[in-house]
Amino acid sequence: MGNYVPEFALEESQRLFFRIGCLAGLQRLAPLIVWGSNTGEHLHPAALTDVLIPVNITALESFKNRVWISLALAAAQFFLRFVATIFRAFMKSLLPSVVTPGSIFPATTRQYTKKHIQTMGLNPNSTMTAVQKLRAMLADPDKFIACPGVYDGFTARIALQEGVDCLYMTGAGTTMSRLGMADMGVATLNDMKANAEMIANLDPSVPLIADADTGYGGPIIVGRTVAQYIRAGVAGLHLEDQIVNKRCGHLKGKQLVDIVEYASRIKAAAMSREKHGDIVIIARTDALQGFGYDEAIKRLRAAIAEGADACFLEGVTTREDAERACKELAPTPCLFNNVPGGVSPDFGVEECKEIGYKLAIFPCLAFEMVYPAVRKAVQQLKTIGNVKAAEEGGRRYGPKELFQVCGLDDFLDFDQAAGGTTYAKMHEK
Ligand SMILES: C[C@](O)(C(=O)O)[C@H](CC(=O)O)C(=O)O
Repeated sequence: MGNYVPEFALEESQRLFFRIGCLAGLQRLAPLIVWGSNTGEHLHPAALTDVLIPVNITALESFKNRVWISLALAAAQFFLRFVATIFRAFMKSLLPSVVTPGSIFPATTRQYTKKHIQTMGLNPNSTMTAVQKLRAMLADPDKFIACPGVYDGFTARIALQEGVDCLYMTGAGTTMSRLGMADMGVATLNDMKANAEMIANLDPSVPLIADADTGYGGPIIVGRTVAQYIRAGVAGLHLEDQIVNKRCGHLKGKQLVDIVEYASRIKAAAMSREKHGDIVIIARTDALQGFGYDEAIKRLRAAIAEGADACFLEGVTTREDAERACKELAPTPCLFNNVPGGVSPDFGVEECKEIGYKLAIFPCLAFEMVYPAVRKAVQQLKTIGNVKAAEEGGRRYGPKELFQVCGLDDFLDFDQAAGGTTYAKMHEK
């Protein structure tokens, strides 16, 4: 006689139901009965067939009722678990999986809520890539895309944490921060691509438009630039018609390649896009300064004909020219470049919308703010021997708070979930 049932796991009353159940030929149901009382997970149906236990016949009277009650309880539990699973799946579906696979810590600073996605004018159930999102925003008649200029991981993280729709990687800021040099065509493809790749992959669900200057050479190099930007996860790039010894578009004396060479740059970019995957090509012309409005528009039209998706009339000096260009180039979307202290008026988002622009970049946003703050801090150190708060009210920022901008909490969670113990103490409040 083999009794393989772990009776020690059962209470007296459960043991009774279980024995009766077996004798009544309900072996298959017995686990359910006991499971209904939350202890049956220890049992296996196979074990039940071997049970031979004396029966207390008087208990048989209430047996049927108890069985049905237990079954009803079990069914209710099943049902509740089922509902909970559906609910969990539904809640999860509100957070679209727009993150590119392969990133270890994607979307570390925030997760999209359905509302956020809707304010971006996108389908909340979508699994769009960054470039698809940028295209969707460009195609949405109600959408204006305002892109804060960032130049490194920290400034990008700050903007991401604020929940922006799109980032802009400034070439001027990249050249100054990575090389410590002025925006004079010093940064190479490798410098620009490395910075863009790092920024684009901090949160691959947020599109990044990156400066690609002149494309860094002839058609072959331009094609390579576009391929590398695509592989880096960049959603959009702008290419201009300055000669390779270029300068910031708001400085004097710019020299340009001719329209045929410019058109071939854009063509090379479009051919590379065809081959390597999608990217939004923004055609920039610097012709306004030296050649006038008509030549600039002619160049932008040539670029559209070669496959450009959007136009960027650099160094626009009047609202009239801006309005005219947006109208004449429609339906191709136009970009405004907000450079305070440069040659263009300081159009904000509302004015850009009135003019007819579809998107605006604010390349100087971060470096213009960092500059006086850091200079002041260094001066304080030199004069008073210490650094005072940058903010009114004396607010200081400790390392932990700053690291949290850069994914500290996600790192700790990840480490803990993977069984790491090195950082356990950092979880303590
Ligand atoms: C947009 C730009 O290409 C940049 O590098 O961000 C610059 C901006 C700047 O130098 O401030 C440009 O307009 O040429």
